[in-house]
Amino acid sequence: MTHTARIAVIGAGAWGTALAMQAARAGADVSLWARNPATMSAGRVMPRLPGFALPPTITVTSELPRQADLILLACPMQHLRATAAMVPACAPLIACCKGIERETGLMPLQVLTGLFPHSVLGVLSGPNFAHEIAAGLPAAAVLASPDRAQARRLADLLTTPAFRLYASDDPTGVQLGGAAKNVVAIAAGAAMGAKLGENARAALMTRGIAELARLSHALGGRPETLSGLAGVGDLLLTCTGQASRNYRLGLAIGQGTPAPQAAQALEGVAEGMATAPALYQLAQRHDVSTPVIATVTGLLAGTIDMAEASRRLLARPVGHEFA
Ligand SMILES: NC(=O)c1ccc[n+]([C@@H]2O[C@H](COP(=O)([O-])OP(=O)(O)OC[C@H]3O[C@@H](n4cnc5c(N)ncnc54)[C@H](O)[C@@H]3O)[C@@H](O)[C@H]2O)c1
Ligand SMILES: O=P(O)(O)OC[C@H](O)CO
Repeated sequence: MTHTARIAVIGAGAWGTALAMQAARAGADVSLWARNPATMSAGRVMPRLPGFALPPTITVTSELPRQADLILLACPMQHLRATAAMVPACAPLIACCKGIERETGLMPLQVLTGLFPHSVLGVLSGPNFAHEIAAGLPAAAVLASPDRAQARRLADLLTTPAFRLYASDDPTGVQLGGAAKNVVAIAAGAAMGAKLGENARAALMTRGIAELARLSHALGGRPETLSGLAGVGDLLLTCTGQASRNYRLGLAIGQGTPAPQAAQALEGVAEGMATAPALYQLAQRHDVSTPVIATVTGLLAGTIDMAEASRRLLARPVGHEFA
């Protein structure tokens, strides 16, 4: 008899809820930990996923898992440390958030490694809007862990024909891709909001990828990861998909709304807001030039406006493309 995998999802935001639905589709026994489980019951529309009812196969709970085969941490990046610290080390843990911890400059796996030095750990990332995963539409993502065989084994627990979860042993490249794409999406949205044109957006996306490549190289990520789902794949989706909260944040800033008000008006978290300054500091520590990330950091902090942002980027010397 084959064992039914027990998957615990921690965090009932849009992504945690969608991942719980995907895990149930993959045949797992799924529990979804919510900070406020009273708002979620079978058949009822889910708070962070309007238009979707909670399937009866998912158990919503306020009890943290004591036994599981896999734990998916799907809270926002800035709450990963506090959320993970509550979870018993009873199973492999996968961080499903995208970003850099503001106070420490650490990536999700580094945060988890500090808390769970003896556990199997990984990250999940890729071009995935939660509402599309919830609807069962075709998509692909990457599960990365330092151990390639573990990555494949854990990815198999969530894979279905419509959700193709590739394995990777380059968590650094995967995490930098997920963090940087949100910052570049703010730049892309701002360019569109300020009516700078599609050419400007394409240029920002491409130069954003160049920044990501330099940073990843400095931190030991592999170049091919950046051309994969968690790199270019997610950057394309987030810089062009109107559903992206980071893109919409940038759009509002480009239209003249100050960043704090624009962020407050959003439904849900825009990870680029806290990650931009953290990524910029990380780049500075490694002596990596990241003008797009620096400009977004200035826009978000309110130290420059859209006109100055545009002026600064356009005033940069034009050298060799891959210098
Ligand atoms: N929504 C998506 O399409 C999507 C897709 C892939 C990855 N992600 C990533 O998943 C992560 C979570 O995003 P989301 O879209 O599910 O969030 P969300 O915007 O839907 O909701 C935010 C969640 O954070 C929780 N929260 C608020 N304060 C908290 C605290 N102090 N401690 C712990 N949790 C707290 C809220 O209860 C809520 O569940 C982010 O890193 C995001 O980049 C999101
Ligand atoms: O809505 P965003 O900008 O947080 O993007 C959601 C996902 O990360 C897209 O892959």
